[in-house]
Amino acid sequence: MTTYPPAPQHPVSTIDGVLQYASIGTLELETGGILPDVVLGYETWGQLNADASNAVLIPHALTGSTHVAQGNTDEPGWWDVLVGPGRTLDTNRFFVVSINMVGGCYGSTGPASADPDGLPWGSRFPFVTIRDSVRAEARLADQLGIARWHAVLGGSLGGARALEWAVTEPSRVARCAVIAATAASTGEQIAFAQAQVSAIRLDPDFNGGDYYNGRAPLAGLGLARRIAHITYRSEAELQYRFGRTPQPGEDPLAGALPAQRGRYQVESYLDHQAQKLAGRFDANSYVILTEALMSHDVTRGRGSLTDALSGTDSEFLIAAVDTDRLYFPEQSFELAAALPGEHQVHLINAPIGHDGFLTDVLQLKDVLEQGFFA
Ligand SMILES: CC(=O)SCCNC(=O)CCNC(=O)[C@H](O)C(C)(C)COP(=O)(O)OP(=O)(O)OC[C@H]1O[C@@H](n2cnc3c(N)ncnc32)[C@H](O)[C@@H]1OP(=O)(O)O
Ligand SMILES: N[C@@H](CCO)C(=O)O
Repeated sequence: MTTYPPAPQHPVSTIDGVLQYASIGTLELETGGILPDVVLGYETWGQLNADASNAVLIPHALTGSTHVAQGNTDEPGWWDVLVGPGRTLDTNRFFVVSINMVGGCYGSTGPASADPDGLPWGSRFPFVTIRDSVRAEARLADQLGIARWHAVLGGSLGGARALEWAVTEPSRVARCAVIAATAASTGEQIAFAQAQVSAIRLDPDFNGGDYYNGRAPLAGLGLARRIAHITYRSEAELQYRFGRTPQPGEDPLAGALPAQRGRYQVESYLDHQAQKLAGRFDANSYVILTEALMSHDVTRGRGSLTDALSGTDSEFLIAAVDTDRLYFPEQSFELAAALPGEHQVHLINAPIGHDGFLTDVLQLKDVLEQGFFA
């Protein structure tokens, strides 16, 4: 497990697609706590223009990193199809920024980071909300010289972060794209999230969150990913792709004892997804970011949804994946209807389900190129 101790006061600099760090000081949290010496990990692509009017923020989803695009590195990015020289977000024109959410494990201060005494935060890392993360990111925007984003766009947790940016900092967001995300996490979304968090907390290796000197709770994290991944994929995809087919070389009906039993392909696939995430993510960060998403509600303390959105000064783009069974398209229609002015919902036609916002985002190319990035 890689840990990220707070970096010393790093000057802000810009190298395409390379992780950088910025110290933003003490963060006062929405629920009353404080997080001292906060460092944010971030990546940038392109150059900020003279009047700082070309900056675009792309918040990542739950387990995403800041590596949106390959840039000057060997590692492919997760939205390479959209971001780069000559692409929809043309990095010859736009200055693109992605910031690791506070509490995450891709560069920002999180539970694996050292506290002021040099010990991992672990169980003492405070609860953060999406509003806390927006206020932290606004400080980094200040350091980068960005008073107002040309656009903020993201999917899933990234969409919730984008929307919260537009509502919390209305004068700083000119355009906002909310993809496969809701105005508030629903009862069912909270329920799925709670099952994932419980899987981690119930792993004996979790030790209340203080496991950095011992074994990490990889079984719990893997189980959390299995639960989540099922919600990220449609029933039709799992059936078409795997159905009841046994994993090659295994027989699900091999014998009477559980140990003799082989796996179906879909079981092997989920095992693989679990192992892959457990190899790249910190369980405490998974809990912190998941609970931040559970807290997501742009109306908290702001009246009705219409009231909450009435102060936004952004042009909006709302999109949903037509087969999404976690963030249902109807919820995107509700968000669009509550925004000031008329808004249609752009449907991404992807049989895959929720993850279509990552795999099929090019379906937004035309609407983005004719609007936000004309
Ligand atoms: C360091 C970083 O990775 S940064 C973070 C990058 N990730 C993110 O930003 C998070 C968002 N990204 C994602 O969630 C995903 O990468 C997505 C949605 C874009 C694509 O999902 P994937 O899991 O790659 O796609 P898919 O469902 O096709 O699964 C493919 C994997 O399943 C494996 N697989 C397929 N069938 C089986 C099976 N029967 N048994 C075991 N494994 C299987 C494939 O071998 C492949 O493995 P690999 O990813 O190790 O090459
Ligand atoms: N596959 C995405 C889905 C969450 O929106 C992720 O892991 O972040």
